[in-house]
Amino acid sequence: MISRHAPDTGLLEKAATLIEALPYLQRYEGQTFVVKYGGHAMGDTAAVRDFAEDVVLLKAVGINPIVVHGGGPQIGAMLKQLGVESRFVGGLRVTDKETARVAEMVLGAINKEIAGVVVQAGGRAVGLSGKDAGLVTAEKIGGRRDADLNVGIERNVDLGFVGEPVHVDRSILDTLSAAGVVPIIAPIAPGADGETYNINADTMAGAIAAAVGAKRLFLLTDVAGVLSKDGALLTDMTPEDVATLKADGTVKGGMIPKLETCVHAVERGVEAAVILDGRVPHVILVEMFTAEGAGTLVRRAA
Ligand SMILES: Nc1ncnc2c1ncn2[C@@H]1O[C@H](COP(=O)(O)OP(=O)(O)O)[C@@H](O)[C@H]1O
Ligand SMILES: CC(=O)N[C@@H](CCC(=O)OP(=O)(O)O)C(=O)O
Repeated sequence: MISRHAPDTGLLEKAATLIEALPYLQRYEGQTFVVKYGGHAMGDTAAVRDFAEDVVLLKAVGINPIVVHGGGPQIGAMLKQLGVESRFVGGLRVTDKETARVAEMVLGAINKEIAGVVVQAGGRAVGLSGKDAGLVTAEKIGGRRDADLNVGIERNVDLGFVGEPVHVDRSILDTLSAAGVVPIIAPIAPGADGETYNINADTMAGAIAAAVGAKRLFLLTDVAGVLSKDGALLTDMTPEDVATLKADGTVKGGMIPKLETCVHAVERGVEAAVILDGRVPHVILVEMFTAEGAGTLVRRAA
């Protein structure tokens, strides 16, 4: 005879968590989510595995995740090892030929590592850069104003081989997603001039998200989200709020291209872009499947 006992409260809580996720699972089924995994968010092996598990879970519940990764700190470390000097202007790495070569090499290694960990977590993944299957064509971006703090003057800096995506051919992404494969994309792309361009990974993710009509763009970094001047987390922002925070100097450095990407993405049809703390285990699931969410969400004013 089989006897049934009332399940303990721990099990009931697990069931409640799943039920809380149900409306989100229904709402997002069949949608595409672009997840940008920043170099600062890639912690130890366990953190990368947690991230990969989230990606595999998204795919398992009928969502199509596309991963775009960074690797800024890792590129910086390799350049240092090679004795190549590097600097950032407005959150973008000034990139000469040698730097572009090193960036492509380091990002290529990270690309394969992420694809491998997703496969280990039970998913199927293929690593690409903008060069594969004509995925992304880039164009050199214009110079940037650089404030020389020592002498208090601004000058226009040529960033070298730093590009921005001008064309995305989504067909390879559609083919992979339909075949149950998660695309993992490195932010490198060729120009029509045949040169190799280094692209800020946030910018790359935003362009991909807009091209595929993603429902959500997640940008995983190493802060809780956008912080106000007194360190409080700003949970909801509109493009107008972003303009204000840029103008008054609240957002600086790498947060500038990140927020510009969010604004571009929501203006080009992405429903919402969210800046998340990639150091928090399973932060993607917390954001997507709980009523509270996490991080800073950017969307157009209602
Ligand atoms: N207002 C702000 N709120 C949060 N972070 C900010 C802000 N202004 C500047 N930052 C900086 O932006 C960084 C995130 O950008 P970045 O270093 O490029 O991250 P990633 O490598 O993940 O793309 C944070 O670590 C923080 O130092
Ligand atoms: C032009 C430019 O700045 N390219 C970036 C590409 C990698 C990147 O963006 O990585 P994170 O997301 O980890 O910062 C770089 O060279 O660092």
